Amino acid sequence: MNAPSPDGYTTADGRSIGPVLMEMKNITLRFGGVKAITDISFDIREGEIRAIIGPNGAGKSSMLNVISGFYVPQEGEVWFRGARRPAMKPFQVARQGIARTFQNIALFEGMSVLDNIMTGRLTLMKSGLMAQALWWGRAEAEETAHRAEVERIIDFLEIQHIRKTPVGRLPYGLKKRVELARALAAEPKLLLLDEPMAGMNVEEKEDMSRFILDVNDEFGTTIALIEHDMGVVMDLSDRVVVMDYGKKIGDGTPDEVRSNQAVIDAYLGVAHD
Ligand SMILES: Nc1ncnc2c1ncn2[C@@H]1O[C@H](COP(=O)(O)OP(=O)(O)OP(=O)(O)O)[C@@H](O)[C@H]1O
Repeated sequence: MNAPSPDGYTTADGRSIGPVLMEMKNITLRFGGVKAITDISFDIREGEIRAIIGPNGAGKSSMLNVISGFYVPQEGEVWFRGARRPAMKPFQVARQGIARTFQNIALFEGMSVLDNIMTGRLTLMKSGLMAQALWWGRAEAEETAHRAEVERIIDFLEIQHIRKTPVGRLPYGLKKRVELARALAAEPKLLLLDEPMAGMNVEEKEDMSRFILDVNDEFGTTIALIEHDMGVVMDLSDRVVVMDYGKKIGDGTPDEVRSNQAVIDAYLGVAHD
């Protein structure tokens, strides 16, 4: 990898990474007396796969929630696509092109896979029910276009065989893949994955890793993820932020992070599942 410049850098495997897409500047987040995040800064570049790691309670989910607008930090600035982001509701952040998956799967269990993925396109839909009633032709054309995009994602993630199946009947690994599909349906510029491999067996983890890499490669989606499985993180990520007790203790390529003594002490020396 060459050194990051304002325009980007080239990864060891020859991928071109672009300029900064999102920048967190001196973020501090408190819950009453608990400081979940203390003065953390880092950036995410266009086209990157960026990981946030750290022991339990380090503040990783809190950071993801700041990025997605669920939490507004007491101090610091969030910059996205070259502009400072004012305090926003999560749906406004989603409209700006940031989609996410959750640590505990958040799908509609009684609805089919297809309909669950369609809900991912809600932020992109222009015609509401009223428009459908008044101007049926246009609303129908829009619906057809949304369906076509959803079918493309279904093919891409190899879930054609379960498209009509209610999500509640699916095994865990497939539910996680449907959640990824729903997030992708929003055509995000930045995709946030909260422990995408949690609870998966080795084969499911391999599948999910491949899909994450393919999404990054084929859709050009920038990805930020939290993950406990260190092998997975180091294989997947271009750069890694390491948190401990709400502070940033490391930031760099997997190799740089692996050899950082503070990281070894805080995290790598401790067994994690
Ligand atoms: N809604 C909340 N209210 C109060 N304290 C919170 C809240 N959310 C997180 N915290 C506290 O903030 C700190 C960071 O928690 P966070 O969940 O962000 O860590 P994490 O690194 O994601 O942990 P894990 O790996 O266990 O998911 C912890 O001390 C946690 O107890």
